[in-house]
Amino acid sequence: MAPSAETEYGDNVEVPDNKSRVTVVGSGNWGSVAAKLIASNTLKLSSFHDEVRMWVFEEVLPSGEKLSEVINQTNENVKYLPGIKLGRNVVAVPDLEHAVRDANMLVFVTPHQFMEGICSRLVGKIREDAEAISLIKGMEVKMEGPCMISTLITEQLGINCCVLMGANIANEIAVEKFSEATVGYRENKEIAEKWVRLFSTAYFMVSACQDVEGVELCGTLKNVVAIAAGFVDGLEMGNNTKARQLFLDTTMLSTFNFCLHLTVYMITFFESCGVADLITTCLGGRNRKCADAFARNGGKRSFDELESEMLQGQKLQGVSTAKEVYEVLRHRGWLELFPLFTTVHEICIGRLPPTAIVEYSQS
Ligand SMILES: NC(=O)c1ccc[n+]([C@@H]2O[C@H](COP(=O)([O-])OP(=O)(O)OC[C@H]3O[C@@H](n4cnc5c(N)ncnc54)[C@H](O)[C@@H]3O)[C@@H](O)[C@H]2O)c1
Ligand SMILES: O=P(O)(O)OC[C@H](O)CO
Repeated sequence: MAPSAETEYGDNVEVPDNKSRVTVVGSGNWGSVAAKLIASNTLKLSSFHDEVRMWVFEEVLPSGEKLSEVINQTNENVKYLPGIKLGRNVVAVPDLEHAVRDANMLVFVTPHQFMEGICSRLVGKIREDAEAISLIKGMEVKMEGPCMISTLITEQLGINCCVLMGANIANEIAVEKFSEATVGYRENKEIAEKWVRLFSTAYFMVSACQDVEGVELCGTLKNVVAIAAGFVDGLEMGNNTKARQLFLDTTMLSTFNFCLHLTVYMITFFESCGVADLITTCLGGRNRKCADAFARNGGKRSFDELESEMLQGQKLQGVSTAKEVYEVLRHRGWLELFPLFTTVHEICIGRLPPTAIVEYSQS
């Protein structure tokens, strides 16, 4: 779909367009930071168009204004990333189809529970030569088993999909504190390197790793571990217990990955998407924070309630991921092999008290 231009005779001719166009699908806390990172680079890299479109799930603010209009007027996502300028070349677009129409590089970054619906709306609406990357930490569970979000994108939209995960608390990257990230790719290293160039800045160091499943599973499962860490904090069990829990859980992560029979490499755990993300999430993430509050309230206030009170529209991924992991384990008859994951889910749904998070490992 090359753009056309009018000649002096009034004919429309196709103008070869070798520059890539980027659209960010999602505009939450991390989505907005991703748009900021990318927009700072498209201005510098001649192989990209300057403009970065960002799809906004439209909502009306308490002021009565539409979020997308306010973003375009102020250059700030006043709801999900207040106080941070995104870059003038970020354009908020509330119409999903319009947002992706011309893009050949699609960055998916929404809470994982919305992706199935978003993908079905995009079928037949994107460029055939589009490449995708998912920054989404989460999975879907189908009858046949777990389905990672990158696989959902590839299967529904028929396009290649890399992933980018890492120790990346969005608010820290927004104010340009140094961090690292990992791009997971399948075969095409050139595409992975293009994504690396698009995201890398002096304060955001990105490297590529040929292990999509490993990178994505690390990013996804650590959210369940973060819930466990939050329970331990909320119960005031101390750092020794938390460290023990984390160690136990890291081992569990590897085991879980291994058992899924995916091509997951041990080396991936030493990238930013592995142990580093596990640590940062268990120290400063939203999943940890809400699980801490849940345990302090003795499990009497639901995660939904705490999420809406504490996160102002941002979404937790760990609670639903715990449920999805539980479904996979139950389907395969592995519940007893993974007591940590099982226990986290059972605490989240109120079947067990928060104290069960340490009791299971003492028995
Ligand atoms: N925030 C972080 O620090 C961070 C860092 C790394 C990875 N991630 C991952 O990135 C993904 C997106 O996280 P985020 O922080 O950008 O989002 P978020 O938690 O800020 O979620 C809010 C977003 O969800 C959108 N939304 C609400 N209802 C919707 C609907 N029905 N359909 C579509 N969208 C809807 C909102 O408009 C908003 O853009 C998650 O998988 C998360 O785990 C987040
Ligand atoms: O705030 P959380 O718990 O969603 O975690 C954020 C990031 O995934 C940390 O890398």
